[in-house]
Amino acid sequence: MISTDLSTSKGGNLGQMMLKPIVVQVVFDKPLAQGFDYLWDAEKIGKLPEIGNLVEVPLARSKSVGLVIKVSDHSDFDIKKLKSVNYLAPLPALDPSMLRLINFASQYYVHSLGETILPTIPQMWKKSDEWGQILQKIEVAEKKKAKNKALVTEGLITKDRLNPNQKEALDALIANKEKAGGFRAILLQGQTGSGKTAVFLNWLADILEDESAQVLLLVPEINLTPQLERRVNAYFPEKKMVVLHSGISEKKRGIAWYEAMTGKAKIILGTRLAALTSLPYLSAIVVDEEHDASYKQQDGIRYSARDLAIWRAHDLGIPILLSSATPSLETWMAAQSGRYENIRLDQRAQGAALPKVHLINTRDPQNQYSPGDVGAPKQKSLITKTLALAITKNLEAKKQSLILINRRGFAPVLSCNACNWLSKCTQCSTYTVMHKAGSIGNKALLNCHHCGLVKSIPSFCPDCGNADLKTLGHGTQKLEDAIEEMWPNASVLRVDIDSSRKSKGAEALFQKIHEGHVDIIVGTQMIAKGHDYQNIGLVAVLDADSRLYSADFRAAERLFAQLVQVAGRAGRAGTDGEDGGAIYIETQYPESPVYQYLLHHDVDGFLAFTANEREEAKLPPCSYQALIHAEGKSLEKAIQFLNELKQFLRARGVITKELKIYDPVPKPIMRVAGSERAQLVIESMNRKTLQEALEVIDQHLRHNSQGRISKTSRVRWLIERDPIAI
Ligand SMILES: Nc1ncnc2c1ncn2[C@@H]1O[C@H](COP(=O)(O)OP(=O)(O)OP(=O)(O)O)[C@@H](O)[C@H]1O
Ligand SMILES: [Zn+2]
Repeated sequence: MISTDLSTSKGGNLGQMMLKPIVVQVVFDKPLAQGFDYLWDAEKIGKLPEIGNLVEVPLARSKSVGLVIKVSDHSDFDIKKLKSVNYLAPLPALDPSMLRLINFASQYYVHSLGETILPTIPQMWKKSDEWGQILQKIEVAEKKKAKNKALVTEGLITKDRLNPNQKEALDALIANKEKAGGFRAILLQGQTGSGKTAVFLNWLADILEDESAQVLLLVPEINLTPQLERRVNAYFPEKKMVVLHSGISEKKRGIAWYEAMTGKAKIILGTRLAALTSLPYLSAIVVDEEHDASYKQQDGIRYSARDLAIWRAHDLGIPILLSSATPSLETWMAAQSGRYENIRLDQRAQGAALPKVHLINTRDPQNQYSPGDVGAPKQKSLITKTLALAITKNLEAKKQSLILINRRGFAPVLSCNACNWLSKCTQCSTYTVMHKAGSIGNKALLNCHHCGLVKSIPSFCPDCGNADLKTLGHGTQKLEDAIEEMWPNASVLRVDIDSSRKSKGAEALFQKIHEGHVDIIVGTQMIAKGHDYQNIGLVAVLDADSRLYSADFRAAERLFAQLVQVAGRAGRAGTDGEDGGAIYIETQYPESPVYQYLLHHDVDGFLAFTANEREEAKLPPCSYQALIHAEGKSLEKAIQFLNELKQFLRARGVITKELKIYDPVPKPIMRVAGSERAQLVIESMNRKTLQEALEVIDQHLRHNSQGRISKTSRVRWLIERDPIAI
């Protein structure tokens, strides 16, 4: 807990305070249950300490930057032996509401306070040797930036240009303000391209009329920030906006964070990491594409930025708007039950129809090429005849086609025709993926997407010496080749991490698409989300089935959302009644519920169906889960570690009717980079029961570990709350 024993942590009487020692407790980015105490020499530092100050202190034989979480006049340790704080960062203390947030996050996600907050502070502020000149440097950079600000009007749709649906939504948002006051959670649910962005930007305009107000606008991916950034700039040319995500330079991020936490920046646009920024005048939050899995941090403290944002809004008594065409089941159920307001936009902004859905049954010979067909590809291709004809028609109509395949590289595995050798990764329980020359290195290579291992392609089978090696399966590069061969006159662009690394980032690739220089786009999920394309007539999904059946109970929910989202990239600019483009899905299982609900654009139907399933199976969001991850030299050790934990919990009486603990199992990808991994699922219908169990587990494991590595078995462990993949 963050606390202070002084009547006030701020502005106390310096003279009076000097009579007693001043002790501060400081936390670091380490899995320590507690912080360390230091003496505060107010005369030397020139200020009294405040909770939320960033300081440099001696730690072990070195020095470290940490956060003050307690100010007091005594210590449980011998005061004479305490070391002193070296320096205070030239920053205001973090806002008290921010401290409440990290306090909550630290308890909820069972991580130390230091581990929760310090990773969110930009490196620039953790290098104390730069503190001396940091503010001058920022001033210079700010002046330079202010000069370069160009006026843009992209995507600006003012209040009076909103269509009647949007107006109604905006009116509801603004009118309910008086009614609800304080905290409100609102789901803005609307078809893809229905103009949700325009609605929430106009809503923020209302909030930003208060000069000091700050608003936080969260987006799931870096790739989505440039387009939204331009739109926000168009709406609020006078307001200072900062962008916070991991893709900007450390210096830029350091300055942006400073402007946000000092209240100078009024609009904070960022990815999940921005959700943990101190914002003293925070007045409203928007979570765009709230269903997106990217809001969940996947290493260290595995928090959900969306969930923390909701907690924060509640704590501050401010509104939070969750926007999506495909809400997560959690959010949708909360809106259905009336816990959240539900505001809907059920028509596309300019009146275009929704894209027509075509399910191509790949088992039906009519959809496939027969030998001798005109235009049949030379190599076996993923593109069916039915899809090829549709693409040709779309090209003729001068529209762009978007083809999604969720696998980068040329082919997911290389194999030997004679002995069935497969290109396994030596460090992981996966295969190395074949990449074409020019994608990772100059030569064609084998690359493991889990550990990064890179190997040259053998000329002969390493097992039997046979020279006849062939690729199995398809990745974006193979598909790109096939398309170039089938439509030699079309300009084809591949969009995946590899191609964006080679160009000037993904933004340059998206720019090419927007400028209309591309006819066919082949890409991974990177192309599926939130982009506002203007001329896509056709979307095709080639490997949807691979995600249809999975051990993970959320697989169908994720696939459905992705299909609706990618379909929604088509036909966006169409006006009244105009055709809204089409989506073609190649599948062997056209009858499966995911596809059937999609066929009718029935998002609510699909969610109701899924909610039913989860209720029957008592799975989240109808129950709560946590995972204990374990990884070690061998799978046996990891499993044994988890089994011992389970036995301990049983002996302690933690396992009750209220709390279910499954048996430890290997992870879906069991071995990564030489470590073998297992997991234990813990489940309860009751959040509090789960919380208490996790605290017992954390205490027990910590007691027997150094950091998060077990002293006896050397197994590394981690607790994850609300996992999104099992
Ligand atoms: N009132 C309007 N008049 C004309 N065009 C509009 C209007 N509102 C939105 N648009 C345009 O319609 C397109 C879709 O709008 P927007 O991006 O706001 O939709 P969205 O619902 O946020 O989309 P998605 O969820 O699919 O990302 C944009 O190009 C936008 O400029
Ligand atoms: Zn590997």
